[in-house]
Amino acid sequence: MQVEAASPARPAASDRARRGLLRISEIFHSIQGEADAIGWPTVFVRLTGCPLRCTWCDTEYAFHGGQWLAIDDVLAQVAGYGARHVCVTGGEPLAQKRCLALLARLCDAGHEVSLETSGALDVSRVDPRVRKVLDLKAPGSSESDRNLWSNLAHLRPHDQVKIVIASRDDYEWARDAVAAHALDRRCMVLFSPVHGAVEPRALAEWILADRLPVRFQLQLHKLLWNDARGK
Ligand SMILES: C[S@@+](CC[C@H](N)C(=O)[O-])C[C@H]1O[C@@H](n2cnc3c(N)ncnc32)[C@H](O)[C@@H]1O
Ligand SMILES: Nc1nc2[nH]cc(C(=O)O)c2c(=O)[nH]1
Ligand code: SF4
Ligand SMILES: [Mg+2]
Repeated sequence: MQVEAASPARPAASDRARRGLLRISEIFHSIQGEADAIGWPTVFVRLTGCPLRCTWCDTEYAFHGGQWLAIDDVLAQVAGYGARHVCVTGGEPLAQKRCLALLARLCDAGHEVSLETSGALDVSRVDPRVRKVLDLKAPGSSESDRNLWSNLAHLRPHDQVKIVIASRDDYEWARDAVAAHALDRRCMVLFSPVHGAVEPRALAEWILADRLPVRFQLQLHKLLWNDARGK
C-alpha cells in the first residue's frame, strides 16, 4: 500500500471536517482493467467503506480500515506517478461526501478522471468532467433493490453503465434493463461476467445471439495478475 501521509488512526469528526479528510484504502498504479479507459496506465484511488454487500464483491478488504488523508496529500501521491488517467473507486467512493471535492480537484489538476460507483448513491453532484462508470446491480449481486434509477437522468455521453453478470438469469435481467431504459441511447453499456461465475464465452454468445448493442468486457487486470491486491 502506497498511502504515506501521517494521520491519527481516527481523527475526531471535527478535525476530519476541518482538514477535509478522506478515508483511503489504497492508492496504486496499474493498467486500467475495466470500462472505456481499459488498458491505460492509471492511478487508482480506492476509498474505504461501502453500504452494499454484493455477493461476489472482489474488494471486501476495502470495507474497513485505511488511512485518513487530506485531499492535498492524495493529489500529491497521485501526481508522483505521473499518469494522465486517475480512477476513483472503492468500496463505494460516493459514500464519503468529500469524494465530490476530490473528483473536482483531480480534474482541475488536468487528469482524465473516471469514477467507479455502485449506482446506489446519487451521482447528480459529480463534476461533469468526470467519466462516471455506473454499475447497475443485477439480482445475483443480492443488491438490485439498491439501484437508484433516478441516476440514469444524470448520465452524459462520456459516461458508462456497467452490469456485472453472475448467471443466465442476470443476463436476461440486464438485457431487459437495457431495453426498458434505452440505456444504449444514453451512453456506452458494458456487460461483464462475474469473475469465475459465468463462462465468458457463454456471455459473449448470449450477447451475439440477441444482437445486443452492448460492449462485452473482461477484467483485464485479472487476466494479467489474477486477483492480486493493488493491481
Ligand atoms: C469493487 S467495485 C468498487 C466501485 C463500486 N462500489 C461499484 O460497485 O461499482 C469496482 C467494480 O468491480 C466490479 N466487480 C466487483 N467484484 C467483481 C467480480 N467478482 N467480478 C467482476 N466484477 C466485479 C464491480 O461490479 C464494479 O464495477
Ligand atoms: N487494474 C484495475 N483496474 C480497475 N478498474 C476498476 C477497478 C476497481 O476496483 O474499481 C480496478 C482494479 O481494481 N484494478
Ligand atoms: S458496491 Fe462495489 S464495493 Fe460495494 S460490495 Fe458491491 S462491488 Fe463491492
Ligand atoms: Mg477492482
